Amino acid sequence: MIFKDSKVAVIDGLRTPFMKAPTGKAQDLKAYDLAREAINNIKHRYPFLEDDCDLVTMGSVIQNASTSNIAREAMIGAGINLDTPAYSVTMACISANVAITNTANAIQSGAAKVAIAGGVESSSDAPVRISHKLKKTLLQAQKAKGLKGLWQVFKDFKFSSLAPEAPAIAEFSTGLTMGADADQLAAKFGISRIAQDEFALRSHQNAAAAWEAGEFKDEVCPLAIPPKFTLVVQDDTFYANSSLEKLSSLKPAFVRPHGTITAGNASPITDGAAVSLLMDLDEAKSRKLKPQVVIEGYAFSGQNPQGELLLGPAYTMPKLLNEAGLKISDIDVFEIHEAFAGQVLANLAALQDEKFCQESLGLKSAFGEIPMEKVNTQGGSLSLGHPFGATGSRLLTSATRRLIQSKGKYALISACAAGGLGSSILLKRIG
Ligand SMILES: CC(=O)SCCNC(=O)CCNC(=O)[C@H](O)C(C)(C)COP(=O)(O)OP(=O)(O)OC[C@H]1O[C@@H](n2cnc3c(N)ncnc32)[C@H](O)[C@@H]1OP(=O)(O)O
Repeated sequence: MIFKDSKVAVIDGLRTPFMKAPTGKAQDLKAYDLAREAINNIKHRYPFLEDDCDLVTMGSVIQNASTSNIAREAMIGAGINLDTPAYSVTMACISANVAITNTANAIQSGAAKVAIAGGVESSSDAPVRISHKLKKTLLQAQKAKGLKGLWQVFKDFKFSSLAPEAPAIAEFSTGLTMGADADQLAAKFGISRIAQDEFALRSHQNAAAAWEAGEFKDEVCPLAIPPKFTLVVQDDTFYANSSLEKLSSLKPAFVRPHGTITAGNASPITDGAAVSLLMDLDEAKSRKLKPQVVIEGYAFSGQNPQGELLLGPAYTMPKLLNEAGLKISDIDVFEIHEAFAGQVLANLAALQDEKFCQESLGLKSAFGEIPMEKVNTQGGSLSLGHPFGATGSRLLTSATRRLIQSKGKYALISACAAGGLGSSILLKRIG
């Protein structure tokens, strides 16, 4: 979908620090706290949002049952006027992407002029479920009559059913973890362990350098964590002193003993929230906000989770660029979600693979090589972390900043997601 004369201005974006989960700094916070803080910060930066916000949308993957519409609860908590509608979306790791594109549609169609779109994830607050057997037994016990009835319910109950079901990052339809799937994908496209470790090292070095250079000073807002209101000011997900030696010493995390994906070349489990402020272009100008970037269009895809689970970028980048009439060389900035180093490299390899491009994308020849010097130059999900529902908003903020800095014309954001889903969003600099 390419907007004709896009009116969707990307005004700003910010996020909480991204923090390792589930036993990290944010372990006592809920997704609600993180989302509220992100919205609160953007409201402080643009005080008119308190009364003049037409829509709030948030993506999230792991939901806390008491805040299933987290966008609404978080905006109420942040003091946005109660007459602002708010809804939450889930589309696995591209949940914020769909919050952003839905909001872009609302602005382009005139349904909204000023909107907050973003996402949040707290893996620390992941629901731990009781076993199905225990749940069934408890429900039957409620209906049991007398001691005899209770005995009938509990007589075959096994103590092993008391064990909770640990949450797993696994694909429902295949049963494979994301890591195991990415391992297979990397093998399929011949991505070596050393190539993955080198890419991971690059991500950590880029993130450390970007933090050092102050790139995130406007983007990452300090977070005060109760009870002592300990201030977290930086992501704790990146290794400034990583090395190939250390990375190559790490054992396979998912496929043992011969897998290539390790803790070092996988994105860490992360808590965090991010929001983007989107606005109608004329509205932004009338508020003297000097918009510099618009959302030009977007594409989503769905592939077979069996074998093509994490190939979303390979499907959506050509789809979107072809629709926009653009080539790889027209893009100045690429922000590609780094679920795993092997997954990013497999997607880039797929785009250079003539057979894949012909058979799977219906192209005449290979789509082409994406120049690495334009990809994730200020870090990516491997190093900055990946709070599933929030990453899309971080990608938008990074891509917007890098596009303005580079004085280029176009930026392309792309991400894969569980379910065999993919997303790409095209940005254009107008300022
Ligand atoms: C579409 C999508 O996005 S799909 C992706 C969805 N996300 C996922 O599936 C999450 C994938 N990641 C994970 O599951 C986890 O991060 C894992 C299992 C890979 C690793 O978890 P953990 O074992 O807890 O990792 P942990 O952070 O403790 O690191 C293990 C070791 O590696 C080291 N390490 C990790 N990364 C690096 C690095 N970049 N440089 C140097 N050392 C590193 C750590 O210091 C630690 O070393 P130690 O044992 O000597 O202390």
